[in-house]
Formats: sequence, C-alpha cells, structure tokens
Amino acid sequence: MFSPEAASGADEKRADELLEGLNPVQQEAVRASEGAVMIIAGPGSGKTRTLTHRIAYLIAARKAWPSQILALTFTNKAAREMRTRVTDLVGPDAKGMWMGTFHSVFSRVLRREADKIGFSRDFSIYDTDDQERLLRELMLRQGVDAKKYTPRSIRGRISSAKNQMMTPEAYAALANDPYMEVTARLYGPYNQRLRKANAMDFDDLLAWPIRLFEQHPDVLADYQRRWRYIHIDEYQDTNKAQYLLAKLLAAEHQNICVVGDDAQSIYAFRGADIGNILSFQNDYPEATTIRLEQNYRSTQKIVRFADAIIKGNTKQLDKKLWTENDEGEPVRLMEALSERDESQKIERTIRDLHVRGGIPWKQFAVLYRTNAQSRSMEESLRRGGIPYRMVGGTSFYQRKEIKDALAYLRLAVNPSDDASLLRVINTPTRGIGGKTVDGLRRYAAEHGLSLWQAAQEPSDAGLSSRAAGAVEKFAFLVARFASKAPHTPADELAREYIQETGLLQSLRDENTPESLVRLENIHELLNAVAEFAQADSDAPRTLSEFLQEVSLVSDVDRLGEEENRVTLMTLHASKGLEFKVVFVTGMEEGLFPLAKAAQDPTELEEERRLFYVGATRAEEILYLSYARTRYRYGESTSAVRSRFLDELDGDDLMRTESGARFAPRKDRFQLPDDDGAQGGYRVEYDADGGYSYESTPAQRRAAKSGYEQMDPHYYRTSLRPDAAKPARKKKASGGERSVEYEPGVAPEAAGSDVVPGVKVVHGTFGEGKVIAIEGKGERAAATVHFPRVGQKKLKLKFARLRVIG
Ligand SMILES: Nc1ncnc2c1ncn2[C@@H]1O[C@H](COP(=O)(O)OP(=O)(O)OP(=O)(O)O)[C@@H](O)[C@H]1O
Ligand SMILES: [Mg+2]
Repeated sequence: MFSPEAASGADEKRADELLEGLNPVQQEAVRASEGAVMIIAGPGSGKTRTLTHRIAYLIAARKAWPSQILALTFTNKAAREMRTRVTDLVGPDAKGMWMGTFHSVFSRVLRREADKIGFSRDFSIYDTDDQERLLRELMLRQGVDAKKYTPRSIRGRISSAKNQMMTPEAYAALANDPYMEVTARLYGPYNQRLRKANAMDFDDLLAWPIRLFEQHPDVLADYQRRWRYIHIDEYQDTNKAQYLLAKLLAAEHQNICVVGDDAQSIYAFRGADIGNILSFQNDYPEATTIRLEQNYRSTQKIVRFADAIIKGNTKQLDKKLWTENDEGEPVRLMEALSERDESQKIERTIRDLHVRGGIPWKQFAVLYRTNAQSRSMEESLRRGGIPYRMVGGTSFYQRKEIKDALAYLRLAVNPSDDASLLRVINTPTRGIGGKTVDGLRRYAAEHGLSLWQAAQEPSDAGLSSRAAGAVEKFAFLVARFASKAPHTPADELAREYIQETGLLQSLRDENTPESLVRLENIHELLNAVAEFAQADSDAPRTLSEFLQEVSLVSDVDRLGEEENRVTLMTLHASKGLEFKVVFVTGMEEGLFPLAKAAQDPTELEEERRLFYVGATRAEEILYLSYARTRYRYGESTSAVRSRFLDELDGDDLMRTESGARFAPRKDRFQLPDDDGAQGGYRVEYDADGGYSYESTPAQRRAAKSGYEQMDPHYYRTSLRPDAAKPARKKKASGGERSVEYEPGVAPEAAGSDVVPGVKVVHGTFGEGKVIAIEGKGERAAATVHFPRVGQKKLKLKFARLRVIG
C-alpha cells in the first residue's frame, strides 16, 4: 500500500536510482529533504534538474504524498515539463502534485476559497487590456487627461504598488508627484470596480491569497498542512508578494527548497527583488546553502564567455563555473549593414547549420531585446521557408477575434464582468451604440449596479425602446448560456454559444482574406476548448476551468515542444531554456542596452544580466549580431555596437565572421563619477562613419578635455580607432562647436612627452621650458619660455620640439 510513512526496501532502491543521474552535490540537495535548502548556482548547473529529481525522490522514498508537494515555476511550460519528468521518474504515482506558476497555483486556491473574501468562484481575470479600458473610463469620469497621464503607465504604477503589497491608502500617503497623485486617486476606485465585476487583475492573484491567509489563519493552517514540501525555481525573480506567500506557507514545517541565480535576475522592472535570496538565510537560519559549479549545458568557450560578460557587473556574488564539456567553437560576432541584412545573415546561417550540420530546426533560438525586432526576422525566415514559432508579440490569445470570443465565454461564466460585456455588447454590431452604452453605464453607476444588472432593466435605464430591445436580446442570449454553463461540457457549450453570438457569421459575411483567417482562428479556439474539455478522462471539464487556464497562459507556455521549428523570442522569455544554437541579436547601443538603461548603473547591470541569460541558453554555438542601421520609431537610424561587446576581453573567445579575432574597442572607458558629467546625449552615426550629436555642457567639457562623452559613464576618445580613415569633422547640430578627432590615435597620445615643466629644444629659438599645453591631437599647442627670445606659443604639429629633460 502506498504510504508516505512506510517506505519498503523496494521503494528505497527506487529512490536511490533517482540519485544516479546527479553529481554528488546535486545528490546532497536531493537528500536534504527536511528543512530549508537554498541552491544558488550559475546557469546550466542543473538547478532545475535537481529540483525535479528532489520531488521524484520525495515521492519514491515515500516521504510525501504527491498532493503534499508544491512546486512553483516561472512559466506553466516549465511546470508541465517538470510534471512530465517526475512522472517519467516515478510513474503514475506523481498525479496530484501542485505544480505551476505562482499565478496559476494561487488562482486555483482563490477559486476554492473565493467566498471567504467576497468573490464568487467564477471570478474573471482581467488582462492588461481590460485593466486599461477600466482605467480609461475612470479617468474620463474624474476628468484626468489621458494624454498627459496614460492608462498604461497608471496601470504600471498600480501594479507595482500591488506587488509591494501597498494599499491605496498607503500609496496615497506616499504620493509626492503629480503622477503618483493621479494614480492614488484612481487606485481605490479601480479596486472597487474590479470587485464589483467579480474580477481580479494579475497582481491580485498574489495579493488576495496573502490577505486571505492573514484574515483566515485556519485556511492558512490548512494549506500549510497540505503542502509539506515547497519548491521554488528561479527564486531570484520572485517579488515581494511571492516572497511573502512562500514564507507564510513554509512557516510551520520550514520544508522549503529554493533554487536561483542572482546573476540571472532580470525582472527587477516588474518588482522582482534579488534581496529575497539574501533574506533567505535570515528567515531560515538553519538553512543549508548548496552551490553547484559544474555546468552541463554549454561548451567551455561559452561558459568562459558568459563569465566574461558578468564580470562587467560589480554587484555579483562570485560564482565559479566550469564544465567538462568540449572546448567548442568560439562565439561568432556578425556585423550587418541593416536589420534586414542581419536577419538575412541569420537565416542563411540557420539554413547552413541545418542542412550541413543536420541540426533540427527546434534546436535554434533567435533572441532579441524588444518584440519589434522580430518583424524583419520573421520576414526573412518566411521568405526562406524556414519553419518558426514566435513567442510573444501578438500571440494567439491576444488577437481581436479571439479576445471577442473569449469575452463572450467569460460573460457566460461571470456576467458581472464589465470589461467583457463592454467588449462584446455591440460585437458584431447589433444596434447598441455608444449612447446606449453610456446610458447603461450612468444607470449602473447611479444605482450601484454592474452593467450586466443594468442591462436586465434596459427600459428603466432610460433607453429608447429600440435600444432597449437590442439590449434585451443581447442579455437574453448571454443569460441563456450562463444558465447552461455550470453543467454543460465546455466544448458543447462554446460551440453552440459562439455560433449564436453571430461572430462567425459576421466574419463569413465580410468575406475578405483577413476575415477568413479570423474565422479560422475562432475555429482553432473552439478546437482548443474541445481538447481541453476531453483531456480529463474522468469527467468533461467546464468552461470556467478552461477560461481560468487560458487567462494564465503566457507566451512561453504555448511553445510547442513537439513542433520542429526555430524559436523567436525575447531574451526575457528565454530564461531557463536551452538550445543547441542561439543568436543574440541587435547588440547595439540604445537597443541592448536600452537607451534608458544606459543612463542608470543599476538598470545597466540588469541589462548585462540579460545578456548573460541569453548567452547561457546556448549549448554549442553562440552567435551575436548587430546592425549598423536599424528602423526605430519609424525611421532608419544609425547604430553603434553595444558596449557589452567592447567591454569583453579580446581573448580567444570571440571571432568575427571572417574568422578574425575580435578586437574590442578599448577606447571606451569610464571616467571617475565626480567629473560632473550630466546625462542626456544623442549620437547619430551615418552609414559611412560620420556622426552628429547634440551635446550637453558636460559633453562639451569632456570634448574640450579630449574625450567625447557618450553618456554619463562612458567616453570615447575617437570615432573608429580601427578604421584607417582620415579625420572627420563632427557635424555639429544646434550650432555646437566642432571638434576634430584623429581616428586610431588616442588624442592624449599626440604631443606625447611635451608636458608643462619639461625642457625642450627648438630649431630656431634654442632651449626653452614648457609652461602650458592647450588643445589635443592636431590642435595641441605649447607655450614655451625661451631665455633667448621670450615666450612663444607653438603648434606642436609644426614646431618639432625635442624633449631634453
Ligand atoms: N548531473 C548531471 N548529469 C547530466 N546532465 C545534467 C546534470 N545536471 C544537469 N544536467 C543537464 O544540464 C542541463 C542544464 O540543467 P538545468 O536546466 O537544470 O540547469 P539550471 O541550473 O536550471 O539552468 P538555468 O539557470 O539556465 O535555469 C540540462 O540539460 C540538464 O539535463
Ligand atoms: Mg533552470
């Protein structure tokens, strides 16, 4: 009989086998099943693998029932993979484990406990669109200028406040600038509206469980007992709410195992806090800390290259990483003329490696900093007939027609969902115009009703009889399916319902190539519902369950394992994954690092960690690329390659396309911070290497002293030291002074030994003593006192002074 307490000899043998694929340190982490354990280790060192084996071990050694295991991952895909791996390791015993992202696990908890916090179990989850629509409406009502204060950035502010567990009142007390004040005014009403709509936003999915546990200690105790073993992957990217949840749940038994890498923390902008790693030791003083040092993923060259990247950061725990893998190929750097050229080169390289090296498509990943960069890459791959899959951008569930269909489905499950109602009340058009909707809104606000409730009494809302008729018909449609929803299988309900909404018919009537694609998409959605409904053999699942799952899919989650395609995705999305061949693209100043990050040392370090994450996804071959011009904000702009490349040591790790050793430009270097430099620069390069910039006073000072300031922390002394081109004149904008630079010669090298105080001999004036030097390079001039003729100012370029002491 299966019992966690009584392990038989056979169980022990099975458990020991699970240790076989692990090295001794990893085994130690698996065996340390009781108490707090923290595994801090670099990329590819087997953190995730160790976690997976640890869970399998707990089950196989009968230390825990599967249902007593909680594993929190960063994506649902990671959770699915972990579940599959554990099932492979221990068989069907694995069923019943709680595995998923924080958001999916706790939304499940919230559904079970919804009534305790005043929600119904069918609450909706608002996505960013829904949130912004709601905010826009509140702003309109409060007379807030939506151009000056965008709903998007207000949403961002509310989101960070929620992540910090800050209430509207606490936020209002802190507000000290106009933006914060406007946000403070909207935050409370925004929450009330969510509640009225029986809806939660993403941040609520973490904030509400904390409140639930605080207000209901018995519920907390229940979950503490339920989850005897807690596991968290990618711990460095947890935010405050996630940290608190983990702490609350582990408080009783303290069996918590977290794994992470501070050098891979890349979500600070979303409230993640590396500090959580540091607090771990304080929260669990008995915690065992385990360090893994062997990398199993990448070649030696890639591991050393990654190490060189992260050395650029000052605030990093020192970690040694080594590997027994092959030495491997040097990292390749591609220079392209334009983004188009860049993507074509990548396309050719992928094809070549695929055809000649036999590497399957799915072993390639192209990573970029911003989603916008995917467009030209997609184009090249499409033209080349290479199958690809894009993660992010306008993903399937973000398409208009899909969101429309989902809004109908959501409404049937939760009619109070105002955002969904507004979305579809007149889609397809059914004669319910803006005025009618406004009338309903007003009526709802006056009587404290949801829009749905208002729509039940359209004639009381003061609508014309025609409008009221249209609203009634709509309400009847929704109500009919709402009453069926709880006891009808999801696929059956969805098919019939969507048919009756008229969405399909309207797309058919439109009969354009685009509308037919949309029609296809809706059919694909219905297929997805069917697949979901029938996936569980015990009983068909309901629409409510389907919607919950869909609200939480992130783009990475849709990454089909089975499919043999090249993957395109942002660097952020690539965390935790691995591919044989990886391209990190768009390595240009202003793009990677982003311009905004270049101004701030903290953000710059986060960008560098992102580079580190990207590079360490590669198992065998790593390519980096940059383009000299790129379309940004609708115009073609010249670009200069990323500082991240030039700060690398030019040792044996990187080669250019032609196979030459990479020569970093060591002319970019840091000046002391106290030089008084100020931010604000804009450098624009022509394709031929000419450039112009708008300078700040600090830049002009820097230029005077021989350095061109690129930003507060970086200076360049010449334009292209490696280019044998004549000196170029700066095309100064805004009437700035011109400065000449001598490519290839650092200005301070010109006029070398002639410095104030030295004795010199001049062909005509004889011996003299240098009093002062002005200017640099070509323009350098010395003031010399000659006992025979007095003081003279001489251009060094012509004077041919000889130093004699
Ligand atoms: N002891 C081992 N023997 C053989 N292969 C291993 C071992 N440990 C890890 N691996 C393999 O090395 C690769 C990297 O492991 P894993 O993904 O667990 O690393 P990680 O530390 O989680 O990396 P990241 O920080 O990027 O998430 C995987 O393919 C894994 O199967
Ligand atoms: Mg991992």
